[in-house]
Amino acid sequence: MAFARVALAVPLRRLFDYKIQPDTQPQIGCRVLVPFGRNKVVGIVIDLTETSDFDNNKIKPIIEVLDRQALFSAELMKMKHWMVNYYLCPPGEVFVNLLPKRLKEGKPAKLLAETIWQTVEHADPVPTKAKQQFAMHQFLSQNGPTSESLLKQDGFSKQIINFLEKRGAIQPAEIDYSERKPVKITTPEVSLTEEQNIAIKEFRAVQGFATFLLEGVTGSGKTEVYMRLMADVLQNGQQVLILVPEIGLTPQTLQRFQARFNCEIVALHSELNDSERHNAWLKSQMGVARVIVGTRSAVMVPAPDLGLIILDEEHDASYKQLDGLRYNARDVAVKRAADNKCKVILGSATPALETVLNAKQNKYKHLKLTQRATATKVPKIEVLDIKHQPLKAGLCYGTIEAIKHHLSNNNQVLVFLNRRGYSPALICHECGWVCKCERCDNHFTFHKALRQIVCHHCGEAAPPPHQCHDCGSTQIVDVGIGTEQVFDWLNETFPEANAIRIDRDSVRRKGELENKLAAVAEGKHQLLVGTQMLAKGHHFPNLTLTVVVNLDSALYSADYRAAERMAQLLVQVAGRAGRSEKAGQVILQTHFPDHSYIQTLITQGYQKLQTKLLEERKQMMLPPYQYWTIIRLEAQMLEKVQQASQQIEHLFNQHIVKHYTNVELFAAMPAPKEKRAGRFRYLLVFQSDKRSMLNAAISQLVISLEQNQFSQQVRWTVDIDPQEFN
Ligand SMILES: Nc1ncnc2c1ncn2[C@@H]1O[C@H](COP(=O)(O)OP(=O)(O)OP(=O)(O)O)[C@@H](O)[C@H]1O
Ligand SMILES: [Zn+2]
Repeated sequence: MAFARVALAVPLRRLFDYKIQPDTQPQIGCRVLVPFGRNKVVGIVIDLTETSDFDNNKIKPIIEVLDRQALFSAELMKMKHWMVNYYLCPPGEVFVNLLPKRLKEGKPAKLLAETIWQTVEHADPVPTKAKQQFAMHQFLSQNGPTSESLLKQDGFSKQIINFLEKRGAIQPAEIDYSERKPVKITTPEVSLTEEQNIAIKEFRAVQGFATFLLEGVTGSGKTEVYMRLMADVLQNGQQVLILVPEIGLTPQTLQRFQARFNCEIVALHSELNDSERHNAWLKSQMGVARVIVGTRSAVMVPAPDLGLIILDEEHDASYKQLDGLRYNARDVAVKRAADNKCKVILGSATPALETVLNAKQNKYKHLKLTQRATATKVPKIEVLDIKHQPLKAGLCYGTIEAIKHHLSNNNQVLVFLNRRGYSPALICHECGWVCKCERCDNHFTFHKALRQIVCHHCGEAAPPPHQCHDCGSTQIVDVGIGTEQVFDWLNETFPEANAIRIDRDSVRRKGELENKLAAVAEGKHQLLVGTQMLAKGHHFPNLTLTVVVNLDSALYSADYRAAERMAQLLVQVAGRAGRSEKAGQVILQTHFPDHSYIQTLITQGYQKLQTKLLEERKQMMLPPYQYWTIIRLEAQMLEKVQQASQQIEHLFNQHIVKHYTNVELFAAMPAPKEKRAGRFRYLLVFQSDKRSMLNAAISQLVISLEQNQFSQQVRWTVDIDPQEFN
């Protein structure tokens, strides 16, 4: 072979040819070091050819072949090609950018030395009084040698490790990864419910590739189902990949897997440092790790013996990447399972409409858990009409009384509000001037404790104004409610409840969230105020009341997905209440108690609302009945985006649409948030009921756009299957 075609981490939708040096044999899927401009860069060999379309004399040689063996299997290479073609992205995004940093820098694909801890036999017992040390020691004696990195992700700090070592209770261990030990599986404590049994049977009855939607109400024991199915695959000598929306939020999930499966487990997520990620990625790639728990991008981690993919909370918005490579990990997971001829489970209490439609059309097999696994029932949502009611920090009398009641019974209360800060706007009491971020044309949010106003779109922050910018009045007042305000009021009113606030402002430092959640679990706080962060995955046995302060804006949003999102969020937060013996209560405050979405959800449940929303989408010809692609335009000057939008419209109508009659330009318009961070934004929405047609048409369009002269001043991006209408 004379030439290698190489993917490089550059924003160009093409590959680059390099000469292969004599006596070197790069393989497809290997890293190579090549000259690019004045630099040397690391790329991945995509193809080997005898000929090149470029002037052969100008083609430079490969400097060095970095890997003897391919980093990616043939199946994974195939899937990556699919991603490049489907998401119409530069190949480097998929082939190079997803590598751990050290591999991207060309360092050897070898495991780095790491510290592994094990208990010391016959050591003095760790006193139970040293709670955390005791817990970690117990954890280690149950689970066997565990890497320091994983221990930290389980919520044990370096300090605890140091204490235990000083005490002589733990010591470093060595693990020989070349030896593949069979996975030891702890016998489960619970016996399955009938519904769990049926789901498992149906799953096992299918051979080869299949996609399953496991729709189970909150607390129905989906995780238990996952673990039983994982056991099958692990015993069979295969690897399992489990994707979750966030790992930091729920260290207990990781601990549950470790407690059940005694084998090498790795976690892959954004909070790892470079060497931790390097090792976790390589352990998966080498087949050392048998269970890989990860967030979005882990969907593409190499795993030679992959036997099952599980994607938990499949409706979660975090599976879709919103910049750079705009892929949806859920769709990639299904594709990957198909290529790999294995099964994939999408689990959720509130599945996304597109997944539900796939299940209705029998593309996915639908497994259902309609009851909680424990004796408790999913609490009913009570609607409180707050029209004309006096509110204290956004809370009405009925809500406050309920909070009092639950607190006096020594239970925990969760107050949920999807808005950070003290209040979402500052205005002038005299003339109505609104304090706005000029770069975004968006209200500044007032953060009282920080003494700042912050734009939640671009992050711009400033001290709050003393005077109105229009009339000079000093009467600046805040309007609307954020978590900080609710928290302040509750804290003053119920001081003995030791309220805690959990949102992105209050948990900034690493480990802070884990500590706060642990304190809640230990019962140190009776009142929790927070955002999305508190909505999912947590299991607080003493929590009996959930209050949803306000979700009204979702009922009248420009984004057609807002109602679906609202319902999902509501069901998830509601599901936090009454998870143990004690019955739960959920209060939803609203100005629109009779709104048909709310009524359907409350009286007939999420599934009925799903059906209703699906019917609406069908009538209005919206996704998931249509496929969408959005091309977003952005420029410093409004005229530039407008011109570009017209040009693209013209290009599409004149040259492209005739070949793809099923594809239409649905809208070309300013984005609902037209200005962001000083740039004007436009959207072009294309749609079709044929996915492949839409893809082919947009692919044509993208080729033309790449050659277009406006691309210097106007930034454009392609978003296939967008999740946000913005
Ligand atoms: N068959 C069973 N019998 C008794 N308890 C069970 C059973 N299955 C699961 N549980 C328990 O029920 C609780 C909820 O289970 P799990 O966390 O698996 O539910 P889930 O469906 O994943 O919940 P969510 O979606 O709300 O996070 C856990 O404490 C779990 O141990
Ligand atoms: Zn801004």
